[in-house]
Amino acid sequence: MSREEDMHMEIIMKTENLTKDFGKEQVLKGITLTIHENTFTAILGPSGSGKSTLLNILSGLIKPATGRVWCENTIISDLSEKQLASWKRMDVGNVFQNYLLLDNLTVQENIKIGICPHKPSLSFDRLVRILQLEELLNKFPAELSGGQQQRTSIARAVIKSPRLLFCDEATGSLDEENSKNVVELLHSLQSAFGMTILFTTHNPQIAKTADRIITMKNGMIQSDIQNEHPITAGNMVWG
Ligand SMILES: Nc1ncnc2c1ncn2[C@@H]1O[C@H](COP(=O)(O)OP(=O)(O)OP(=O)(O)O)[C@@H](O)[C@H]1O
Repeated sequence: MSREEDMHMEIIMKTENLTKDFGKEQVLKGITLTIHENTFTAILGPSGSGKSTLLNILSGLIKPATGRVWCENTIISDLSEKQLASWKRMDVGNVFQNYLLLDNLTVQENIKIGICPHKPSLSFDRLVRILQLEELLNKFPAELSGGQQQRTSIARAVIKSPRLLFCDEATGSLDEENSKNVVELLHSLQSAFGMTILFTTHNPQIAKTADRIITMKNGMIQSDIQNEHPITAGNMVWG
C-alpha cells in the first residue's frame, strides 16, 4: 500500500490513550492508534507485552481502564453490554490460538454456528473451498489436525462476513507448514471478501506479510510501520 492510497483509506477503528491494569500491573500504558479499513495489521511483540490485552479491548471482549475505542462513529468502549453484544455479533470475528471448536459438532456444523441471522453470510461453498475444508465437512474436531481445526475456526469466524477479524496468536499452536498455510489463507480471505484483519504474533516473519507492523513492548507501542513490501506467506523463512 502506498502512502497515497493510505491517505484515501477509511479509518475503521481508532483508540485514544488506552490503559489497562490487572491488579498492580499496568499492562497497557496509553495506546493511541488508528486502523484503516481492509488492511492486515500485525501486532508483534514478546510475551507479556500486552498484545492480547490490546486485541481484546479492540474486539470488545474487555474494557479499558481509561481511554476510548471507536469503530467509525461509535464509541465501543462506552456501549452497554447489550449494544456491545450486537456490535460483536454483526461486525466482529475472533480467532484464537486454541480453536474453541465444539467437539460434538461436525466441521460443517461448527462453521454454521458462526452465521448471523441478521445479515447475509458469505458463500459457504466458496469459503470452504478457499479454506480447503471441502473434504472435511463431516468430520469431528477430534479427527482433525491442528491446522484443519484452525481453518474450521477461521471459517466459523468469517462466515458472517465481519468487517473486523481479530486473530490472537492464531498460528501459535501450529507447526511451520500449517502456520504458513493459515497465514496465506487469511490473506486469501481478505482478498476474496475484503475485511480488516488484526493479527497478534511473536513471529516477525508472519508480521512481514502484513500491510502494517505495530511492535509492542512493555504495554506501549515501540514502533508502527507501514510495510511497503509485504512478503508472501510462502516466502516466510522459519528460524
Ligand atoms: N486476565 C488477566 N488477569 C491478570 N493479568 C493478566 C490478565 N490478562 C493478561 N494479564 C497480564 O498482562 C500482561 C500482558 O498480557 P498479554 O496477554 O496482553 O500479553 P501478550 O503480549 O499477548 O503475551 P503472549 O504473547 O504471551 O500472549 C501479562 O503480564 C499478563 O500476565
